[in-house]
Amino acid sequence: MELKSVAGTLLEVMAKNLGVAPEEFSTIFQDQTQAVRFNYYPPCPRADEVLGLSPHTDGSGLTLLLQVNDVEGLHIRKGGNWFPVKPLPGALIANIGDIIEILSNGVYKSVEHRAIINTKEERISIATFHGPREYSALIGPLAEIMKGCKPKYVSMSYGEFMKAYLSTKLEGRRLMESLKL
Ligand SMILES: O=C(O)CCC(=O)C(=O)O
Ligand SMILES: [Fe+2]
Repeated sequence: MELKSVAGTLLEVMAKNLGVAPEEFSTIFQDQTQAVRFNYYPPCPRADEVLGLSPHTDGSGLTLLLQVNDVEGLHIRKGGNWFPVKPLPGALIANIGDIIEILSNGVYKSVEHRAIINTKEERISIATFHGPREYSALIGPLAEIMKGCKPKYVSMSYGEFMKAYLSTKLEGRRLMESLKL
């Protein structure tokens, strides 16, 4: 419940930043769906030969992630390089998801990330994924953001997007690239 309200506030701020009426986002995200994933990564002596979670972007609007114990493992990709995200006790990481990238016509980018394994220590993370309330919600670049520019992504219902997301292997930005016009 509290995470929902944190996500709601962040979405409001993003709407403001994008110069769209807060209602544009709130009609899509009010009473958002919220999914939770608990990730457990056991230690592995040959950690360099395995991956915890393959490179991917989240199919959410916004993801809030807690690195539960202080073991490093989350990497984000920027300009072709991977950067570790150090755990800060009690801090939430806010990751932009694919839905916001599409709605913002690419102004906000969904971040590609992966999780690696530690040789000696287990690692635990909890992710909450905040998405539109209705599967029928139309997900496409918002007219107010494009201001006469061309849409960069196809529009589809949230349900259609999730079907495509769940049937695509976790493979970096592959799905998002396929949705570009
Ligand atoms: O374990 C992590 O830090 C990343 C988890 C993640 O990306 C996910 O659950 O989608
Ligand atoms: Fe993720």
